Amino acid sequence: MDPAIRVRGLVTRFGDHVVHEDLDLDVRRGEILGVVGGSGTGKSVLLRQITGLLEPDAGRIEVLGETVRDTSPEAFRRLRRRWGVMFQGGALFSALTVRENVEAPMREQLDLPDDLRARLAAVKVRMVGLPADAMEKRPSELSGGMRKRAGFARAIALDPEIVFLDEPTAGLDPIGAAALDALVAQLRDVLGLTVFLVTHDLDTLHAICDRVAVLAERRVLAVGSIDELRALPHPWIAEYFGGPRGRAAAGER
Ligand SMILES: Nc1ncnc2c1ncn2[C@@H]1O[C@H](COP(=O)(O)OP(=O)(O)OP(=O)(O)O)[C@@H](O)[C@H]1O
Repeated sequence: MDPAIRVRGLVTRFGDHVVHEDLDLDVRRGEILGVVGGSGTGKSVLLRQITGLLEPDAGRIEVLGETVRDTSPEAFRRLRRRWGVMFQGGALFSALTVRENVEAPMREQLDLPDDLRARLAAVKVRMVGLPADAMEKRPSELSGGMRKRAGFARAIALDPEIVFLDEPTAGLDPIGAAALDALVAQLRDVLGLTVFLVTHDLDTLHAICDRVAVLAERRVLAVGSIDELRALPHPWIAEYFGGPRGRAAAGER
């Protein structure tokens, strides 16, 4: 079966700064792929390019069999409906309530009567484990973990096939982070999602990722299960997974 996402020969430059050079990546349908790499290796930029927010300098990006950006605006609009994104920090509209935030993509993309839209938003809010009374609250009235859940509810508002999550557990306490990991895994199972997950959280990688892609040296240096990656001799990968935090996350001393 075709991969959900296929990236070939991606090049990204900002002035003289080369971020990606001939980067290739496949994301399989139905998998949770963790994307890791040192700070500034271009993980968030890659996410923005795959979702069509940023144009690469060269290369080809296909999502669900369609070429991103090479299509007509109408075809891109249809394609964009098939994924949802949760940006760092949840990135909710601060002036809107949780319900209005979750309704925002529906307003933009679907022509629905108000009451149906509100009921659909309520379903999404329940699916991410938020209490019903969170619906009419603004982001500033929620805890960090609840804001992430609200961001997740917005990301799944249009019943996407793929969700992109940018550091979903950043800033959460370990219990909140573990609960969010569990939610991602549960929704993947229930909804059959493909998940592209940028993270620095080693616990998340161990808990829910099927495979991990390592960005280094301006490309995807390796992709595989954590055990496969740990067997590689590359210094950054060895330090990342075999260092004290990597070993602790693997349940070793
Ligand atoms: N719009 C932009 N203009 C210029 N440089 C940019 C722009 N966006 C990103 N960069 C640069 O591209 C590089 C990759 O950025 P990116 O945010 O993707 O890194 P990252 O791997 O997500 O890092 P982190 O783990 O710290 O979030 C960085 O050096 C960043 O400064």
